[in-house]
Amino acid sequence: MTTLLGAIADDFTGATDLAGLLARSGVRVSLRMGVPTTPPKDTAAFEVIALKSRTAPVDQALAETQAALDWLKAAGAQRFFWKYCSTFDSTPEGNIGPVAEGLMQVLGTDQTIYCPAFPENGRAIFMGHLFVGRQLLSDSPMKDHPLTPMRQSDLVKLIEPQVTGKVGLVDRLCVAKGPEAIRAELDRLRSDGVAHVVVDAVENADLYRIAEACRDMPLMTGGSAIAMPLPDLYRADGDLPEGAAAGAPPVLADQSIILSGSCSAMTNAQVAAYLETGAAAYRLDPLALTEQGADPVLAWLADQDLSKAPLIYATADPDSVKAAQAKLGVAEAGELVERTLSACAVAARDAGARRIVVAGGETSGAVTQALGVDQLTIGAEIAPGVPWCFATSAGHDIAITLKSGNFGAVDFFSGALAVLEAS
Ligand SMILES: Nc1ncnc2c1ncn2[C@@H]1O[C@H](COP(=O)(O)OP(=O)(O)OP(=O)(O)O)[C@@H](O)[C@H]1O
Ligand SMILES: O=C(O)[C@@H](O)C(=O)CO
Repeated sequence: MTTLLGAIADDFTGATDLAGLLARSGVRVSLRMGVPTTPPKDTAAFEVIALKSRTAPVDQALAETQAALDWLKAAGAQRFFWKYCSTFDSTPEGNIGPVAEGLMQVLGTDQTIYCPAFPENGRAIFMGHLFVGRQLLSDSPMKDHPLTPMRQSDLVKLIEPQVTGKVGLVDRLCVAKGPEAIRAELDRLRSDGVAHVVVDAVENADLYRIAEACRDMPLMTGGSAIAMPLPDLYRADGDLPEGAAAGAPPVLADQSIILSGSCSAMTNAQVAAYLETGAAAYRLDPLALTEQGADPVLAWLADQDLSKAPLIYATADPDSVKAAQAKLGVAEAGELVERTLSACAVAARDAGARRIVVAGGETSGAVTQALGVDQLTIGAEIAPGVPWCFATSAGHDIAITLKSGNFGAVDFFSGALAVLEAS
């Protein structure tokens, strides 16, 4: 099927977030992990390519995005979406602005919008300032992010050093007036030479107004939520082809495994809640892993009843993480945990696990790679921005969900498995 919308995401969990929100409308959404090495075949109307470019050097991010764009164009896409984090994770060099500007240049367009708002997850933009819940971005825990500390909340000021073109704002007062007013303001800004436009949004109704005004732009950029209304808008325009609907999910055995490598506050709470259910669980200690390797956890896993969804986790509080990092180095501690969780994923699959829950963006990248998963079809949403996905791994149909560190409710792990039961 010819692709209507070609989307590129700067990390894996962000890509499933976007794919899940597009799939809410009932359309089939296909997600590729990395730029496919073969030409487009059996494509969906909505194609998402997941990159790992959020903190890559700018040149590398640009080259990977260009390759993704070429593939999506070959799939027939004429409208494109650049997905980044709802907390605008970036450095003064990029990569949000340079990639957006690079895409605009190749697509020959002189204006795009920036809207990372995701009201259902507490991300709102007002007068150009990004809020996380009731806090400004720069007062939120994102101020201490190890790779992309966010110390500025004004999106115009964040974008300016990242791009060469002029940056402007369509504020909430205008957005509240509706799509016509938004279009008129974008046109006025365009006549002033403004190429990069931050658009305020504090609730879902704002997102619908903005998407309606901007749905025909060659390039839109944002978090996942601003793309959510697009399938229904295309449907109303008569652009959605026959057969664009999602198929029935595969029926899978209930053997499950939960793997958590995220150390965010929310994942810590989710692990604690799952432990309280009395489920079997194994805690990975990075220091013990350097001495004993993965054999002890693999031996433990081999004894588990996978129909009871055991949990293997490295999730730890900030002090324990810092202690491990001080002894092993940040990168080495992370890689050790990722390698071990990946080995557990493969062993669990080989032992019959067909439902795999993964927490953490980097962890998700490592686990999907180890499972040889390169294409996913999107299924039911567990929590805003976290869908179940279906794929094949070593010839087996599997369901896998990739949870962003900060997403999901406290009972996410039990809830995820319950959603699959119900679908
Ligand atoms: N106990 C630990 N000590 C040190 N490093 C750890 C520990 N547990 C996990 N890690 C590493 O911390 C990193 C966590 O990153 P990951 O992206 O998976 O989670 P996250 O940052 O919470 O998720 P997201 O990117 O979706 O917000 C991984 O590299 C993981 O291997
Ligand atoms: O937009 C978000 O917050 C998430 O999809 C994400 O990008 C997590 O890394």
